[in-house]
Amino acid sequence: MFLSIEKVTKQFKNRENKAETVLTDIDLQVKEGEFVSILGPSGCGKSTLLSIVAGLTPHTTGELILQGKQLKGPGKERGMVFQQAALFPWLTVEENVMFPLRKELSKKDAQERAHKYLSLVQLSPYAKHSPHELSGGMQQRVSIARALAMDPALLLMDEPFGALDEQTRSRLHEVLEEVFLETKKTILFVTHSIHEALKLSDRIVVMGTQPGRILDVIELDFPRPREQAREELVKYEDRIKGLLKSEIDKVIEKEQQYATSR
Ligand SMILES: Nc1ncnc2c1ncn2[C@@H]1O[C@H](COP(=O)(O)OP(=O)(O)OP(=O)(O)O)[C@@H](O)[C@H]1O
Repeated sequence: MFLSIEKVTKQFKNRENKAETVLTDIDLQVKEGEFVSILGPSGCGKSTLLSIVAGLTPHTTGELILQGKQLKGPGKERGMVFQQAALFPWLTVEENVMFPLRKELSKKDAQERAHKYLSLVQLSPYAKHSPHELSGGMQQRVSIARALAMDPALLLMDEPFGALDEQTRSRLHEVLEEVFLETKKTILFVTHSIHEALKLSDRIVVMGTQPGRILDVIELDFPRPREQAREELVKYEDRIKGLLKSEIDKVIEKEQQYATSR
């Protein structure tokens, strides 16, 4: 298996310094070249899980194996894209993409690689621009190019389009779909949006809360682009909404109990 997440749990210390379980028994197998979305209510541990896979947050128990190797700490086989593009404002677009490559490649090779990925996200004409001259959506495309230019085996994306308006988001879906089909990268993608997950993924991992755990894994065996399968997707949408509704009801109930106990 390309990526194996086995019985992973995570505990954080809460404000009273007591261990609180935020992820329990996370088991997930990801095949090479798969696009897997992680969907769930706020606070169910999506970002924590992605951060554990990235090696940025240590897990408490369990194992993570990528391409046969146990994961411990960060590594260049994993690239990360966050909600905020976080580009260096004093560097050009091209220099931002080249920046992480400069340790390993000559300037000429780094520039060639940067151009290849800027072209893939359709930003070649903006290579010499400053990040502040670009819209939020374009900046996020630069950060995708920067992550891909390192040629990671696994691309991790944490709500990458969460801060963008609906139209820009749609445009970015098209760009990401093209990147996915072109590079055949394995992608683990965290999102709040059912539509986004249905549009982009091969499988959707639906998570529940208190503690964060996997409720269901839904396989979407439809040809891309997904717009053509709109009617079939509605059935999946209803199923996911049903799963999430009972989770959100539980959160509301717990909040009410907490409020009345004070
Ligand atoms: N460093 C930390 N210390 C203590 N608790 C944390 C820490 N990071 C996350 N948590 C807790 O872990 C739980 C899961 O948080 P996480 O951000 O992973 O959820 P999420 O599903 O990504 O939420 P959202 O969709 O709102 O971003 C939350 O209850 C959060 O308060």
